[in-house]
Amino acid sequence: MTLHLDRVTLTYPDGDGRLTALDEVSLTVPKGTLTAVVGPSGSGKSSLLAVAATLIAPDSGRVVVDGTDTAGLDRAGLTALRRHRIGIVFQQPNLLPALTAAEQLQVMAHLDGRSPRGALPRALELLAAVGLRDLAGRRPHQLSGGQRQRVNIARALMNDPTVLLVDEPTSALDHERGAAVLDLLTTLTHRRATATVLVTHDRTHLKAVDQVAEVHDGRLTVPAAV
Ligand SMILES: Nc1ncnc2c1ncn2[C@@H]1O[C@H](COP(=O)(O)OP(=O)(O)OP(=O)(O)O)[C@@H](O)[C@H]1O
Repeated sequence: MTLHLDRVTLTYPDGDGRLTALDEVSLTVPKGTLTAVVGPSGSGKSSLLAVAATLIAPDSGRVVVDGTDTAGLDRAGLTALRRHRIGIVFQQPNLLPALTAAEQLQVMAHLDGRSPRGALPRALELLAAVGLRDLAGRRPHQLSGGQRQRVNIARALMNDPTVLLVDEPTSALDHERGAAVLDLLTTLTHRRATATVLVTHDRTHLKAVDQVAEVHDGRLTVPAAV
């Protein structure tokens, strides 16, 4: 099992009390499979992603990434885990305006203390994998919304993560482009053997995913195969 949440509970301060955002949530995402997490606004989807990304520690329960129980890691250990094992695709691409598509990816190597020049072949290979090899020299303003989202996905794969966490990747795209991005995520998940979690409001593209988990009021219903 590559990503495992075991009875994870997360609360936030709420006036004098606490609001339970995740209530004993358990979820297993095996390598090479894609799980969609669906649910209404405010149900806890982003909280689930943040806990899986180790950006927020749960009040109780375990988050296990690639066999490592994250509770046992200090701050440096968590940073290393996030950098090497976890790829995160945020809803907004957050690309740096001055950099080309290839450079957006090379920055990831630079942040990891490696040479950006040495990382160029991998950056180009990943841009090819998302169908953008010919646009590697373009800056964000020269790309469409769907193309920027593809750069975002390629960037998340730069350090070869075992867990890929994706937040609402299709929300800014029309139906056709949304379907194409979901197809791409499915292909990359299978080819690169990532354990992928995709948070989405949009149930129209769910046919291709391996499991669908539903969240309501912080509770996750047992995933059903589709
Ligand atoms: N930092 C915070 N402090 C307090 N309450 C929060 C915080 N973040 C989220 N919440 C609350 O926790 C609950 C779950 O929020 P979460 O963002 O995980 O839902 P969501 O399913 O991702 O919603 P959406 O689909 O609208 O993005 C909501 O009731 C929300 O108001």
